[in-house]
Amino acid sequence: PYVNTKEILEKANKEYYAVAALNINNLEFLQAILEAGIEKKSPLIIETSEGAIKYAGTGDPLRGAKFFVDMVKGFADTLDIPVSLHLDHGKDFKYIVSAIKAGYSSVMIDASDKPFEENVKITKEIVKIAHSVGVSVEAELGKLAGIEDNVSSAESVLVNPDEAKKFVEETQVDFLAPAIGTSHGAFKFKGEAKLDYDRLKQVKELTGIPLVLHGASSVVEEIVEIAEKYGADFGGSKGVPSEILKETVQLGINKVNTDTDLRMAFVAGLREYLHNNPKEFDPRNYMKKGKEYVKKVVADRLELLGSAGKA
Ligand SMILES: O=C(COP(=O)(O)O)N(O)CCCOP(=O)(O)O
Ligand SMILES: [Zn+2]
Repeated sequence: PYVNTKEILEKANKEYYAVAALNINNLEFLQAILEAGIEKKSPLIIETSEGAIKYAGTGDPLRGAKFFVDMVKGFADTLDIPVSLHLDHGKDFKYIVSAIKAGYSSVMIDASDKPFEENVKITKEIVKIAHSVGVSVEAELGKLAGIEDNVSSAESVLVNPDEAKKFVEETQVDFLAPAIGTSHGAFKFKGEAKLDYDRLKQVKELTGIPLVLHGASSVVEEIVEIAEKYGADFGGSKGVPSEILKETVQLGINKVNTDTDLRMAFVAGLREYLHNNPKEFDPRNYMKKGKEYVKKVVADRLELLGSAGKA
């Protein structure tokens, strides 16, 4: 069924596992993700950035938001696993309100690039609107480094746990994304992968609410190998290793944002299929391999995060 993200995350918080929040921009990634969730009997959070809504709605926020609600709700209402739809990195008021109006389960207000007091003020505004119609809210404290279209910041500023406690009390957000050293995209670490576990532990103790890890893709080795075999150049790519991801779940992360791993899996399958089937031009065929690899990456992640069997 189509449910509220808060319901999914409160259960995860109580039982100390995490739920994958999987970014989509089209039908094919949704199909692959849902197949993995059904196979693993796992709750799923489907999420779209403002860029995805712009892409699907060809520039009209409400048209794009409605497109995703109709598609995701249409599938979810026929399934036994709980599925929610979340607006990822909401920054533009028009997009946030369009998502709420269209029927999204939850929205992120990302004012993490603003000074603390301003982040509080903006977040309180969105919480008031969203909560008035039963929509839950995510916010971010601290800054992610790294770049991914329209989601980037120059330096990575880690979360201040005391600020996090104050922020949650003043804003009443439902879940919080503390910056602990990750970044968006496929090039997260120059040297050794390292996250600030102490800060994460303190934020959990001080707030007690479901926590979100952004920039949580692992950059899966087998996928990189396949993609590069068929012409991709992913040199220098490095994500969050599985054992580090597992540690963050033990320390209180309950929502794990994953986009890059899905993108790399899809393009690896697409390259492989097109290389091996030069005569093919039916999109229902040539996207099969890409969907297969997305499904595999998602299924493995659901096991890793401990949400498999929790539907
Ligand atoms: O945290 C993540 C993804 O992290 P990842 O890159 O490690 O998968 N996200 O919020 C996804 C951000 C996607 O934004 P856009 O559609 O504008 O490119
Ligand atoms: Zn993010």
